[in-house]
Parts: sequence; structure tokens; C-alpha cells
Amino acid sequence: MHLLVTGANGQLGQCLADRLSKQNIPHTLLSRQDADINDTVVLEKLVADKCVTAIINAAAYTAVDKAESEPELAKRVNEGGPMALAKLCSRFDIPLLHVSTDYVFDGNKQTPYVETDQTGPTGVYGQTKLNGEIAVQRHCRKHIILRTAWVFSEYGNNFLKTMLRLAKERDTLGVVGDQVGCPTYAGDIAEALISIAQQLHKAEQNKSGTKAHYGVYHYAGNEAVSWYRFAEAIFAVAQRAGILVTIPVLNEINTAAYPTPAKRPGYSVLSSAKIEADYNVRPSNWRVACERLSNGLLRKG
Ligand SMILES: NC(=O)C1=CN([C@@H]2O[C@H](COP(=O)(O)OP(=O)(O)OC[C@H]3O[C@@H](n4cnc5c(N)ncnc54)[C@H](OP(=O)(O)O)[C@@H]3O)[C@@H](O)[C@H]2O)C=CC1
Ligand SMILES: Cc1cn([C@H]2C[C@H](O)[C@@H](COP(=O)(O)OP(=O)(O)O[C@H]3O[C@@H](C)C(=O)[C@@H](O)[C@H]3O)O2)c(=O)[nH]c1=O
Repeated sequence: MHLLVTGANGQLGQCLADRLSKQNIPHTLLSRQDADINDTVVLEKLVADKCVTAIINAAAYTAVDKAESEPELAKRVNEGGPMALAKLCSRFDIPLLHVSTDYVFDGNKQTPYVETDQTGPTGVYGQTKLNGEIAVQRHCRKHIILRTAWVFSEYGNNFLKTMLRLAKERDTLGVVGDQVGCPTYAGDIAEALISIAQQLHKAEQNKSGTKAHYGVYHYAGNEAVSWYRFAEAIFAVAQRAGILVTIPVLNEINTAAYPTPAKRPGYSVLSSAKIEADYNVRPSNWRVACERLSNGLLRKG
């Protein structure tokens, strides 16, 4: 097995890199500086030279609000990139594990979204991610599209790190309470992807008892909360761990009181039941991950 990971400098990419190294799984990491995911010549040579057995695409344009004013760039990365990778994987007959988002949904449901639910993005980011999914489905039969949500980690930019930074700068914070979703630790997503890649590899080699299931999967946190409740949990854990001495007064506000260029879904809770059934992968326990980060990796930062 040899995995090619794109988006290696992103938060998911770095969590993948940590775990692949730790588990001694042969892999090649590709950051934007190494190659653009649209650069098929470079990618094709790499896949051939390294005998890559699957690609994990963790590269994306993830600036939700900025995407509203940069739709062409978002489209190039989130649609063009996955399409190029899907065609490449198809040519080499290897699986593509592509990561997508809860923002492909409109948020009008009131029970957890399953994989067959109607999509309906509310902004440019979600629309380009949905178009990326469609391109992957169209051009590569051996695909896993893993939709995840509200990703946080010790790396990069994410809501947890924003809250910890703002807590040091402000006495009062307003956070929206009418958008509900499932926080997901990037390290858990990385482990889920690696496990799926391993199971697919075994199935490809016809090892008994392992079946290759391709298609769309949801993978997210085990407990749904609003951003407000997520912030509350982050502050509580950070204070217990001694990262924050004082915490700001946290006010629950509604979406109208926090205007943003992109409209976000009001409810984007994902059901992780299908991935658990097909791949025996448990949803992310985000509270435990917050605790571990606060007591370990975030102390360094
Ligand atoms: N963050 C979140 O809350 C969520 C993320 N997701 C999805 O999870 C996946 C991983 O997200 P996350 O790790 O948070 O994202 P990040 O923004 O942290 O990382 C994305 C990486 O992609 C790289 N990249 C951007 N454009 C290109 C390009 N044209 N060619 C090659 N690399 C490129 C970026 O490079 P550079 O570092 O140089 O900018 C960056 O390192 C994405 O598919 C995202 O849509 C889904 C749900 C929630
Ligand atoms: C910083 C801040 C944000 N908010 C709100 C704005 C928004 O509605 C919500 C989340 O804000 P952020 O901009 O950090 O998160 P956002 O960029 O919307 O996060 C999304 O990223 C993409 C990549 C995804 O795929 C999604 O799953 C999701 O994780 O919190 C407040 O209410 N108060 C604040 O002080």
C-alpha cells in the first residue's frame, strides 16, 4: 500500500501525515507548494513512480466567506481539482478518497442528514464542494466521498483556535446559537480515512472477509451542538486545563446578529451510521478530543 495525500499542509493533511508516519504506512505528502492538484502531469508521474495505491484528497479551498467574492478560485480548487484527481485515479484504476462537507446541505431538515438526502448548498463554498463530489462520482468508479463537518485540530485555522484567541483578546463574545452541527476532530477523520484505505486495499487484494464499499459517507462528531454550545465547551475545557485563566462572557446570539457574506445552513447534523456499519469506524468523540488537545498539543501553541 502507498497513499498519496494532497493538501498536506492543511489541518486534515497534517493529521494524516502524523498518523501515517506513526503507523509506518508508506505514503507521499503533497502540499500546494509541491504541486497544484490540477497539475495532472506532476501528479501522474508521482502516481506511476511511487506505485500509489490510493489518493486521499485533503486539499480544498475552505474560506467559506471569502469564496463568495472568489468563486472562480473556489471552483478551480473544489471542482476542477477533484475532477482531475478522479480522472487520474480512474486511469490507474486506484481508489480516490475525497473529503467533502456538511455545507452541501441547505440546513432545513430537523433530523440528522443521511447520505441519500437532497443536497442544496447555501453558498459558493458548499456549491463548489457539491460540484466536486459530482465530478468525482462521474469520473472515478472507485471513490469514497467522505462528508465531514466543523473540523478542528491543533493545526491551521479552525473555530476552536479562533475561540481560544478571542478569549485572550475580549471580555465579551457573541456566538450564534441557531446553527447546529457536529464538531469533528481532524485526527479522527484522518484515522477513519486510513482505516478505509486499508480495508479497500485488502479488498482489492481479495483478502477474505473484506468487501470494498464505494460511495458517499458521512463522518462527523458524535454529538450535535450549536456554535454557541461548542464555544462554551471549548472554554470550559480550556479553563480546566489551565490554558485560559479567565473566560469571556459568552452571549448566545442569532445568525441575524452575526452577518457574514456566506449564508450557512441552520442545521447540518450528519448521521455517521452508514460508515460505522460498512467500515466499523466510530464517530468522532469531539469532547474527548478537545480535552486531549487542551491537556496536550495546544499547550505548546
Ligand atoms: N475545515 C472545516 O471545518 C471543514 C473542512 N471540510 C473539508 O475537509 C477537507 C480538509 O479541510 P481542512 O484540512 O480543514 O482544510 P485546510 O484549509 O486546513 O487545508 C486545505 C489545504 O489545501 C491546500 N490547497 C488549496 N488549494 C490547493 C490547490 N490548488 N492545490 C493543492 N493544494 C491546495 C491548502 O494549501 P495552503 O496551505 O497553501 O493554503 C491547504 O493546505 C477539505 O476538503 C474541506 O472542504 C469539511 C467540513 C469542515
Ligand atoms: C468568530 C465567530 C464566529 N461566529 C459564527 C460565524 C459562523 O456562523 C459560525 C462558525 O464560524 P467560522 O467562520 O469559524 O466557521 P465556518 O468557516 O463556517 O466553518 C465551516 O468551515 C467549512 C470549511 C466547512 O466545511 C464547515 O463544516 C464548517 O466547519 O460561528 C460567531 O457567532 N461569533 C464569533 O465570534
